[in-house]
Amino acid sequence: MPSPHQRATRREGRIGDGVLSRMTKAGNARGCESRAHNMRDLAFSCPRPEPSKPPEYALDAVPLGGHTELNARKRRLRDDLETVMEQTDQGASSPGGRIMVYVRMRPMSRSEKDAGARCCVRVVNKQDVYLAEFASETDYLRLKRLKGRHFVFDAAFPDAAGQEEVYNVSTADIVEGVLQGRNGTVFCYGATGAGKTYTMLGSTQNPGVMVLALKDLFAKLRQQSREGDYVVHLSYLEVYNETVRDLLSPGRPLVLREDSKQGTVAAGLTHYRAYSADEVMALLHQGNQNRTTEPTRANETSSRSHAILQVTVEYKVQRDSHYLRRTGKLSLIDLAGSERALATDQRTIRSLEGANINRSLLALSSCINSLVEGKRHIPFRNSKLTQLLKDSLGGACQTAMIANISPSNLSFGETQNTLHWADRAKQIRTKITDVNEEVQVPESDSEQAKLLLEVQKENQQLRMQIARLQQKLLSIESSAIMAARQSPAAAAINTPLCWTPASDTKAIKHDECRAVEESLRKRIRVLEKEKESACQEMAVREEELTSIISSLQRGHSSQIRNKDDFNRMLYGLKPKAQADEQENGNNAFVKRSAFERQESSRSAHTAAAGSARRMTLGGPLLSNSYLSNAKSNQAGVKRPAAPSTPASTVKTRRSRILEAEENRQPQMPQVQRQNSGRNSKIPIPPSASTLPAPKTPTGISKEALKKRTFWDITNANSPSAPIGRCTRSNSAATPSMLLQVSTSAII
Ligand SMILES: Nc1ncnc2c1ncn2[C@@H]1O[C@H](COP(=O)(O)OP(=O)(O)OP(=O)(O)O)[C@@H](O)[C@H]1O
Repeated sequence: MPSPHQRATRREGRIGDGVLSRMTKAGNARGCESRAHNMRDLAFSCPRPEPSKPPEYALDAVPLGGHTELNARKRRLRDDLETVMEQTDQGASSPGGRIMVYVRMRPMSRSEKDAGARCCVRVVNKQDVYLAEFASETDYLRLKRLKGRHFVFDAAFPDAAGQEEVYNVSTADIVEGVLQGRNGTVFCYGATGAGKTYTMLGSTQNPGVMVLALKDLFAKLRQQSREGDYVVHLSYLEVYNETVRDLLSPGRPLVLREDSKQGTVAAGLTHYRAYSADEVMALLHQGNQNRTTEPTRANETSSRSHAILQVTVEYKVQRDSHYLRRTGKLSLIDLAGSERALATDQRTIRSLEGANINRSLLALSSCINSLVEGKRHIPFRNSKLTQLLKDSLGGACQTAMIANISPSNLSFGETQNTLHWADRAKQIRTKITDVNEEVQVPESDSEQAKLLLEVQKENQQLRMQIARLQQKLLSIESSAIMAARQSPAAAAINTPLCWTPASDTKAIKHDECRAVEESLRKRIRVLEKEKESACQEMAVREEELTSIISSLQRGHSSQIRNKDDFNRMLYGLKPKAQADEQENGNNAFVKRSAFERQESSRSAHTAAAGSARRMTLGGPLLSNSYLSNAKSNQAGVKRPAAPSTPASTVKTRRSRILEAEENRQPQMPQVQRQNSGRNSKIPIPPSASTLPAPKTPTGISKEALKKRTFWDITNANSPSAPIGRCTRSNSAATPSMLLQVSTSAII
């Protein structure tokens, strides 16, 4: 017995034959114009000829003369057309070639009967649907006369048709295709209350296509594949008021995304793994509970949303010596029904829902139109529904459309509309579906055991690696905590060392690290400031020290000069009798002076070196006592000297020497002492004219004494060489010379 599908194909074949016979009859009588018209009709479903290579039967190429030649060309043309028709029939019957369209008429409802409605639809031969406003069941002749209201579908189910029959005819092949590794879609289309939900879901006693398909799927999976070799995933969503919602775990609206492999997918949609048909039924029931249904005047349980159930099947089957891994997806869609605005009794939410439903169905209609007309651009993005149906309508998919209609003449307009779009949808061609199938290399027992060992070994290594990484992480975390605790900024944090969840611990560590970093930065800033201020202070101190050293040197030079003057005055006034003694004394004085100069120069050097060393080391600079001593020395103020400082030592010695000198010069006039200025201990020699001629005890005259040179004096009594690099020359060495030598030695 031929299947409805084959019957539909034959029916189309008959239509094709009719066209062909009409064309044959046309022949020469109608001429070229008539043939051109028929050719255009056929070109709708036939591949167009290449423009660069016109076929032989192209009208421009047909010569007007020659009856025999014309007949031969006609024969060839007929052969070509028959070939094309055969190809078309094959295309219609091949899976994925075009959308299969079925019509199901529901029984007249009690309310319709009560309203006095009459049947306006007649289903004949399980394929033909006749629509008449007042059609009588027995008035076949009248029905046939109703032109334009006769539709032919792949199958048409009368009101008496049961759920099983509908499933077997419309969906069973698609489920088989899914098990072969293809994608399949079945969707119900029609006006509100036409019986879509009944067809898809049914009732407990009469389960619908969804339930029967899932039962069939699991039964066939068990037949074809071993237990555990297949995986079934289930998702169930609805499109309500242009928002996509998950029916298995309701929550926020989902966003549709384009995926290169899976097509249009709802991001975040729950995919449940189902192990049995009963489990699937439970999930389906749960999803339907969440679905938006409201009572309207047209239908007490009207679906206000489009519901899409998707079942993905992955399974492994053995074929001879190898395995095949197949993946298929079945989409079962229950659309919301189109409705007239006045059909609903509520004007607020219901009318908004109705408007959205109509809008999305209109978008579906325009997509069907574009697909039928072969347009390049199909407006799938006009609504969420068409986005989700993109693969089913225009992709590599076996698709079946079940158009639900009401028999009532009260719904004549809706029924006519549904039949019109169903008729259009027949012409939609989908892509030939590729089988999602992978051939797997056969696995022997020994190979499987080897593989198992390898996997176990890899698992062991991975576990060890994880343990190592965890240990490393713990040590890093603990060091971070310790660092954070030691830092001053972390004192405020004071994190307890107790176990916290991984995310919390990470957050705490992060905070601690940041606190440590911040405190270190602060410390660096403080140190830099300290460094800058220390450098400035050092520069100031250096300047001070330089000025002190230079003033000390000046003071020292002036002291030496004073001493020189004093010496000259001394030698110029002493009598000859005391010269020897004076010489000795002079020698001693010279020695003392040299020693004193040495001491003072050493002290100056020591002070300079000390200050330089202190400056170099960056430690505390010269102590205040030292500086004050140096300043007082410079000012000539005698202060109690610290025994440890070299300057005070020099001062003490110097003062002792000067005191001794002063004691030895009682004859120095008091005036001179008073005029000595700040160096009161060092007498300033008066000029020769102002001073009285001194009396020498030995009676040596002043001139005679003057004739004696300094060299004679020093050389006579002192065996030691004079300080400095002084050699005897023709000219006599004077104390000023000695002073110059000793000064150069100091400097
Ligand atoms: N083939 C059928 N046999 C028996 N009763 C049916 C059949 N089809 C539909 N019905 C009944 O008709 C009523 C409306 O059907 P259904 O709810 O399926 O319509 P619908 O097209 O889904 O409407 P809506 O689009 O508003 O959801 C229901 O009470 C249902 O039981």
